[in-house]
Amino acid sequence: MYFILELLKNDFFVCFTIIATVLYLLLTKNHGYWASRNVKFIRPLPLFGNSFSTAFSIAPAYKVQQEQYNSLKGQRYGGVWGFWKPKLLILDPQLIEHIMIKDFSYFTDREVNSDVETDPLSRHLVNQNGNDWKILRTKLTPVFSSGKLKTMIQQIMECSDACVELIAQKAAAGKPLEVREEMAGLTMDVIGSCAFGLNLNSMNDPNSKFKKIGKLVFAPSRAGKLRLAMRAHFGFLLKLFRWKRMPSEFGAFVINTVMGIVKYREENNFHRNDFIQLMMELRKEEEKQLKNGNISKIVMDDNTITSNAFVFLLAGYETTASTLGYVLYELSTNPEIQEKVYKEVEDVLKKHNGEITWEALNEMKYVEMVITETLRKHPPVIAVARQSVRPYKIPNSDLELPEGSVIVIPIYSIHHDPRYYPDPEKFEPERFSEENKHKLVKSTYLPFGDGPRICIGLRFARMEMKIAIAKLIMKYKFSLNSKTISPLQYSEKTIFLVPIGGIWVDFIPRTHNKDEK
Ligand code: HEM
Repeated sequence: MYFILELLKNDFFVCFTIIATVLYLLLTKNHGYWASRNVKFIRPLPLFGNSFSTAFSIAPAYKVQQEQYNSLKGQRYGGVWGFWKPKLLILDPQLIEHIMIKDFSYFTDREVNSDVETDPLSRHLVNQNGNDWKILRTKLTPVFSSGKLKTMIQQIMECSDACVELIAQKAAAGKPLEVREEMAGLTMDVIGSCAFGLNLNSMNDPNSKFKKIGKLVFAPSRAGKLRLAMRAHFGFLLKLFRWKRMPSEFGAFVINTVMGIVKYREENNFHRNDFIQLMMELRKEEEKQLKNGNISKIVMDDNTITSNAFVFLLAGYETTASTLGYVLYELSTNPEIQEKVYKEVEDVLKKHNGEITWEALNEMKYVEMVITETLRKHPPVIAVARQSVRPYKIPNSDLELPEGSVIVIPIYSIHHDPRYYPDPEKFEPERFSEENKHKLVKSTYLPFGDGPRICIGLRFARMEMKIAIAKLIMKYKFSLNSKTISPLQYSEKTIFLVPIGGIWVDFIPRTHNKDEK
């Protein structure tokens, strides 16, 4: 003690050096992690690992991913650090297939950064892990079955009709429209209707509270992104400071809205074709089983119903809006593809008396290919992660991962790897045609993830997008307005692919489609 006091008195510089050295050693403690396992790695920074430029919005996340992917080329996997936590980036599609599908039992979990105790809206499918996730996923899977989705077509059509009408009013002024914003209005109304049974009319309401909630998560903001990174890597602070995913005011709004809907329906025996109704029916079934002694507790309690309605909103709103925005961008810049889409929709609708039905949607094969290629080129979620629940030996290697290891699948980079998609920047729906499908390499198409934890809403999203495209293309020709920065450049302020300056499209009314509905 005496020695330390003397040192402090006499030699500030020595003290500073000792403290700095101890700090440095602490902050770089993990930096030998991958080298000691013979894994090629991307050199990390003290404390920030390889997260500095994304956390502080210096470079777009997809670009950072591309740099890491390219410098690890030739490897099946490589080491990176999310702040101080070592993570394994997987480049080899066969290994991706192992992790996401074949050896899924080792990788059932996601790295979760919410605390179910302090955050009442966090008990949902995206956050749940282990057996809790399995039980919830099994219960919610039938909610997205073809039978249930079919019953929602009418609601989606009504929202799409309102969108077409609104675009007609706006386009009449001869001005271009920012399509991501327009499509965000549409997808929010669709999710409002199909998840909550509400007529949100957010396309007409710039102050829609639901839209504000969606934007809290997805809109570009440096602070928001830093908060996200902090949440992901300093989870213990969540508990300590009782941090919630969103301001309490919004949380209370979502809880009150959902609980109000549930109470009204229970009291008035009111039914509607939407996700809340389906979850209420699951609860009723559980209550029966509880009475009969077949189960010991209710899974679909108020908290679980609210959290999942909320996650359908978060997961289904921006992803779908963003994809529709990119579809309109690609169709505007590729007029021959646009014409082919128009012809297909026109032909299919003629066969079905102008009605958009489940069967008609299934016949729109080229529209499907266009959506598939859009999601390949512009995946809204650029990476997914898994966490091992027990030790795992990477097949055909000596690498043994301990329990709790985090695996990252770089979706964007795989989708843009010319070995799997030649000329990757070219928009080419034919890659996914019946004749060409067999050339695709397994586990290289991942916009919805893969395996048992694949996006539960993917068929809902595809149906919604097909309806919107069919409705819009029967009314308008799309042309890219010069206000759009093309080729697109992406914002560094968000982890999602958000084009700087937006996507501006001129909507030119078609004049020869009087028979269409
Ligand atoms: C174009 C639209 C969409 C895209 C690109 C997309 C993408 C994704 C991705 C990449 C995942 C992670 C999968 C994994 O880890 O393997 C995911 C999970 C999820 N998505 Fe989507 N999604 C979309 C639309 C939707 C919609 C419309 C809903 C609900 C209505 C939804 C609900 C969910 C849920 C609940 C999960 C978590 C599944 C689980 O962990 O079991 N998504 N999505």
